[in-house]
Amino acid sequence: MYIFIVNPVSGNGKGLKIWKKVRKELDKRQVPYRSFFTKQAGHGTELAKQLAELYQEKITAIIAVGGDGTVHEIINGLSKYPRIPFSAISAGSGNDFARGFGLPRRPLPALNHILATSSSSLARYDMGVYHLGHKRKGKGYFINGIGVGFDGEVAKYTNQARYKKWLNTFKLGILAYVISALKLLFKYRTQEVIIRVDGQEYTFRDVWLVAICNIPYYGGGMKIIPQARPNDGLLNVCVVHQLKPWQVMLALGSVYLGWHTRLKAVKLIKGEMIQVSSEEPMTVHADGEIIGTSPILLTIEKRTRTIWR
Ligand SMILES: Nc1ncnc2c1ncn2[C@@H]1O[C@H](COP(=O)(O)OP(=O)(O)OP(=O)(O)O)[C@@H](O)[C@H]1O
Repeated sequence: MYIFIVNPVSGNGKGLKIWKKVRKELDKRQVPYRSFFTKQAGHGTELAKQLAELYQEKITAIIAVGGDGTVHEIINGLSKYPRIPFSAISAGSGNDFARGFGLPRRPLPALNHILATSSSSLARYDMGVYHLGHKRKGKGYFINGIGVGFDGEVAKYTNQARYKKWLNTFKLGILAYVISALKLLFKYRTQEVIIRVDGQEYTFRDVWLVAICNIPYYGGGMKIIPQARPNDGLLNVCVVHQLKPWQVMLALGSVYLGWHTRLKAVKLIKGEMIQVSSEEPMTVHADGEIIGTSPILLTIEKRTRTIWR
């Protein structure tokens, strides 16, 4: 049995519209499935956990119908059930999960792909683990990536912005992140950041952002770490520092092509255990969802999450 967890409000209501199309196709093909709607923020995690406990072996796959936030919540709910296959039908504004895992981004091709996939094409991928705060109490998982600093602020601002909804209506949701970035560019205060990667300490001055990624993309198609692979057992770190706001603005465009990595101001590091700290706490997002502020410790669970792709 396939289980669909639908976020009806993702992509400003795109979730519901896409689900109706998907449901029609499932009924037409007489595919056995059950579907559940998320009722508020955080509900995706609860639903996934309860459904996994209840149905366990009977589940062919749990499929998110939503954006990266919905994927993030479900992945967290399934953290104790890594063998239950997971996939997604994109209905958000960013949809980086589909990009990073090579899934079709249009709903019916994505559904066809899922229904045509046999269990032999199931594969195991790395899961990122985060611990927030000095006491490392706030634990959670991420599948795409973590953003600390400027892009944490951008995610926070975008998730609250009215123009995100408006742009989603015109299928221009990814523009929302660019608009927020431009709005915050001249207000953001950079600071010194200490990053420890597998015991080695690096100090960076005037840091804009630290991205720690499992896949190349974030922020709706920005190729922030082109060489990130979700099954290499490593976390990829990208530090952007010592740039003037106008230089960040120029660099922003090049991130979609991954060309920013050629800049001296961009430092890439790989490792299994990453710590990020600074004097002033920095806003942190995980898969685009705001999870709190730094300091943050990140580790990796190698090839544990089964993805149906
Ligand atoms: N019924 C609901 N009412 C309000 N919010 C909800 C509901 N169900 C889920 N949510 C919240 O909706 C938020 C947005 O979901 P999601 O990220 O999937 O869509 P998006 O923001 O449009 O896409 P993306 O993250 O790809 O930009 C999530 O933070 C989730 O917690």
